[in-house]
Amino acid sequence: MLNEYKLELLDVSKEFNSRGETVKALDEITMKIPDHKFISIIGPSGCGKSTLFNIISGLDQPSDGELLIDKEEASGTSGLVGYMLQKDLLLPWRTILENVILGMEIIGIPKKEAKEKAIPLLHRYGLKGFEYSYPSQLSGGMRQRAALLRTILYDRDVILLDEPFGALDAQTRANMQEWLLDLWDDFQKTILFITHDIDESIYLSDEVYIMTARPGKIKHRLKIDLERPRKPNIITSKKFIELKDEALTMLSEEVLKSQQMEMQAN
Ligand SMILES: Nc1ncnc2c1ncn2[C@@H]1O[C@H](COP(=O)(O)OP(=O)(O)OP(=O)(O)O)[C@@H](O)[C@H]1O
Repeated sequence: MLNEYKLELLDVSKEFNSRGETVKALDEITMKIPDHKFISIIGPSGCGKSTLFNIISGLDQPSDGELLIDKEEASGTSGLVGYMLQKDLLLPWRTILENVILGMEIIGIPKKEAKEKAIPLLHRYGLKGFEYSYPSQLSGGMRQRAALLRTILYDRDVILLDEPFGALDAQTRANMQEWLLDLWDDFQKTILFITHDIDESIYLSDEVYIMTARPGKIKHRLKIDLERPRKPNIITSKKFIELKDEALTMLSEEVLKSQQMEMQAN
């Protein structure tokens, strides 16, 4: 029987001990993610989104609860998912091609074979002519594309993207959203995507999880029943605006709480 869920977090909590104080970052997070879905996570600053990704990627361990990938316990096991941070982290001394094949090299694919696999993808995804350039010679959008291709070619079913477009200008960001949806469609991955941008989360996703102020809990799961393929003008549709309104109301309550907490701490 096919697994119902690719990824499950069951009552995952996380506490940090910092300078004698205990900080509860996550509080009983439960998420059940089916295969091949595009899921976004939004929440106020400091609500634990990156902590959640660190736990899913195995870089950190939950204090409590379970993480299952393909129904197998996966807490603390790294290498099971692809993880891309906001900063592209391309190695400046490697060409774009050499950067893109890094994930494949890590999983033991010979360099020549990795390059043969990567070159057509660089062509297809808008990096033709830049294979032998260095990261410093590329625009921010192109570097993010190279970093995303590297993550995809690491060839894990689940990909975590932590605010990959946060630093890009609005037009580049819109182009990158189209590009990412193409990539997701072609490679059939399960994507978890952190963003601070409500429009972006609705435009890209099948579901948007809204988190509370710290300690991060799941406040609401918003199902995005907009048809695919998504067209840019969908953001003016009645349905999109209703979804945005719902997300905005939920999120602004939590942003307010988070700001109040910050003021009390200062
Ligand atoms: N290693 C750590 N030790 C102590 N506290 C930590 C550690 N990592 C995170 N925290 C705390 O846990 C909380 C959640 O942090 P996290 O970075 O996961 O939030 P975030 O939602 O990703 O924030 P942002 O949106 O600003 O990136 C914060 O209060 C943070 O200070």
